[in-house]
Amino acid sequence: MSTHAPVITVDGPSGAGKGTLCMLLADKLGWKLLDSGAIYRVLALAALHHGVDLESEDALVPLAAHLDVQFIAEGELVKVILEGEDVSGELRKEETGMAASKVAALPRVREALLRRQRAFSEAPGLVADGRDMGTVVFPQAEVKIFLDASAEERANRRMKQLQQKGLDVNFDHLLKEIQERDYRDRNRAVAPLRPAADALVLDSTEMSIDQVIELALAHIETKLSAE
Ligand SMILES: Nc1ncnc2c1ncn2[C@@H]1O[C@H](COP(=O)(O)OP(=O)(O)O)[C@@H](O)[C@H]1O
Ligand SMILES: Nc1ccn([C@@H]2O[C@H](COP(=O)(O)OP(=O)(O)O)[C@@H](O)[C@H]2O)c(=O)n1
Repeated sequence: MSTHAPVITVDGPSGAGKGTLCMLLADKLGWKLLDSGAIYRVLALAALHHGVDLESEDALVPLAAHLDVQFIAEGELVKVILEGEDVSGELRKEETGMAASKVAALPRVREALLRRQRAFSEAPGLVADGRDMGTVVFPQAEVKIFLDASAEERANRRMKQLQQKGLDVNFDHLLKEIQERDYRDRNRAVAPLRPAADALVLDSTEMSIDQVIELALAHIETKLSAE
């Protein structure tokens, strides 16, 4: 018998602050965290490592179905092991995000990853970060948030984040990549990026991280106490 565990979904485009918010919520509530983007990123890396074409749905589906990956929590960080190899560094690169958005556009690839994502839902609850968490993967979620921000602000945030890691980045290049990824994510045939009808939409362009957290927590409290 399966027990029902509550789910909070946080969807939105790259750099909106989903990861930051989800990590904090999962920590505060003591709930599990699903970083669904990491699964698409791992699949893209597996394809690159095996020389599989990022547009070949027939070759990507079996790779997705048998993905040998482990997510190992180490304090604040998560170590990602793909086929025995630590890919944590490679995973976060912008080019991996770009490759992930290509494999993520393929309907049968998304289908092959659905069960793996739903399996993350367990007591006492799950915080799920992605693009289609509230619309497709967990449509019955108790709380749905869609976190947005202008493309310029998101590119700016990403630039600062990469600079803090000591990487040399170009704002215009980053903005172009973010716009390209947005376009692909919003216009694909299956599970396009869009807010669920019952999601709270937060535009964080002019908000600090603390303001976003405050609004999200107030919404969660209202929703969960009404259950
Ligand atoms: N409201 C905000 N204001 C300023 N910077 C933010 C805000 N939210 C997140 N950030 C910063 O922006 C960067 C990208 O955030 P992240 O949570 O990784 O976004 P996403 O998971 O949506 O791609 C991080 O360096 C994070 O600290
Ligand atoms: N639920 C999800 C999560 C990610 N993705 C895809 O995977 C890519 C990488 O996702 P991510 O969440 O790791 O990217 P960032 O927002 O961290 O830049 C996205 O651009 C999407 O194309 C998706 O299609 N569906």
